[in-house]
Amino acid sequence: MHKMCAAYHRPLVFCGPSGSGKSTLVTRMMQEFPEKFGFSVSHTTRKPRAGETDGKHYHFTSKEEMQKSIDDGKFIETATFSGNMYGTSWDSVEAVAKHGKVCVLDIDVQGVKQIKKTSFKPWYIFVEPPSMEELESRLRARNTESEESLNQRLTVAREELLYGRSPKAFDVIITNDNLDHAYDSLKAFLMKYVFNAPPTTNGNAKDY
Ligand SMILES: Nc1ncnc2c1ncn2[C@@H]1O[C@H](COP(=O)(O)OP(=O)(O)OP(=O)(O)O)[C@@H](O)[C@H]1O
Repeated sequence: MHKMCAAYHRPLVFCGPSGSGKSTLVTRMMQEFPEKFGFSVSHTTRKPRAGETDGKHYHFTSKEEMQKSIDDGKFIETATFSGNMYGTSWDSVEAVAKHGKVCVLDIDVQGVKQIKKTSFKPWYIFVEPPSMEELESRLRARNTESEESLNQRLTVAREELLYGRSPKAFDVIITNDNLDHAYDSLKAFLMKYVFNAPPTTNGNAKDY
């Protein structure tokens, strides 16, 4: 079993349909509190893109190496997209904690379900759009998706919303209607559970 060996704050897992506004809210949070939060660096078997640095944007690895690490229990969650493996390792989360920062993760519903089977105990934050119509119009306005990808995202979004709203799935649900209101709700949660909570010290990932 994986052991954490110092005092750590519980990480934050942000989840929610594509286009619900996770990146927007997290970017704002990071800008307001740059010293408090840090992203963990994921692993991937995809090839680096121009401008991407190993160890900064991702830990680039091979399928064989990644599979071995998964078998050795080194990952909290993994996923495969377009034939490439992605994952969050225990070490990458611990690296953020060692800098005294609260680790921030952006994970899809499948990943959240995996994490819940481990001893990792983050805060689960679900970001939902005010409606499916609004989600579609924001995704269209973002202009990053083809029609096919947009429709796929909307289909997945319907299922994710069902899970997100199911009892006890998340510690808090932030409805991203008006951005300022959504950010205020996020901050209220952070103030209550993150900023005013002492780190735990018994060294077990189960309890931190
Ligand atoms: N409250 C809001 N009102 C209007 N537009 C918003 C609001 N929040 C976010 N947006 C816009 O909606 C789009 C989707 O937001 P964002 O990219 O943050 O979503 P995401 O959940 O991170 O998506 P993905 O999972 O695909 O990365 C962006 O263009 C963003 O500027």
